[in-house]
Amino acid sequence: MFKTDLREKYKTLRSLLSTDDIDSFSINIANNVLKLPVWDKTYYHIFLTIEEQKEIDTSFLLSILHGKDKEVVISKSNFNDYTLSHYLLTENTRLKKNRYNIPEPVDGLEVPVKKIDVVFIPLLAFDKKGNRVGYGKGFYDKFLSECKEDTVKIGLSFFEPDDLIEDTNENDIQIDYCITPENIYSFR
Ligand SMILES: Nc1nc2c(c(=O)[nH]1)N(C=O)[C@@H](CNc1ccc(C(=O)N[C@@H](CCC(=O)O)C(=O)O)cc1)CN2
Ligand SMILES: Nc1ncnc2c1ncn2[C@@H]1O[C@H](COP(=O)(O)OP(=O)(O)OP(=O)(O)O)[C@@H](O)[C@H]1O
Repeated sequence: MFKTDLREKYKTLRSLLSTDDIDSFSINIANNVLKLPVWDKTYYHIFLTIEEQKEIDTSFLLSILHGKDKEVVISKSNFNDYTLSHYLLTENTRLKKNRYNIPEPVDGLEVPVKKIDVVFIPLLAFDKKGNRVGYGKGFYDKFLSECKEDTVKIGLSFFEPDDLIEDTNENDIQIDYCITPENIYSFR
């Protein structure tokens, strides 16, 4: 399928999820992340949930990262050029929702992109080869292209993979793993 159709398909599937589905799927995803061989790193980038879009609730994963004493990094989105800037999430970080309902840090310590070891990526869809589809603004394509060569890219998805994203291009960066409530996919 093409990216445009995949976005429609998975936005619709997501809209049908109940709050209970979102909770239990998000907990299963967090528990599956624990089984990945990625726990020897320092800086973990995570996305903060857009509840209004019925995204994965990353608070469970966040608790795991805090429990393991990891440095947690979150982003501010610039919708003029579709770039992200990255900040350390600490107990003092004040968060405010932007106009897309993404919770963002108000201020804080900026983290250079090259420090980030692991990135958890919000997906609308992925395929059996490790290609991904997001909202189509290129935020993550740009962000991932700036990361270190060995940064581990982990997609999180409520749904299982589609067969093939047909219209991938040279900017698309594949994910190394994808976690769903039921499965762990490795594309490395
Ligand atoms: N939690 C979270 N944070 C994230 C992302 C994400 O997908 N999830 N992003 C991942 O890239 C970036 C933000 N990208 C976004 C792009 C579009 C919309 C959005 O609300 N789009 C509307 C309207 C689209 C339009 O009018 O064109 C929509 O899809 O309904 C939100 C976030 C960075 N931070
Ligand atoms: N490294 C990059 N530098 C500049 N522009 C880029 C880069 N990567 C992708 N883009 C631009 O971003 C736009 C969106 O790309 P694409 O359709 O692949 O969306 P996507 O992968 O779903 O988006 P996202 O990265 O936001 O999840 C395209 O117009 C593309 O030209």
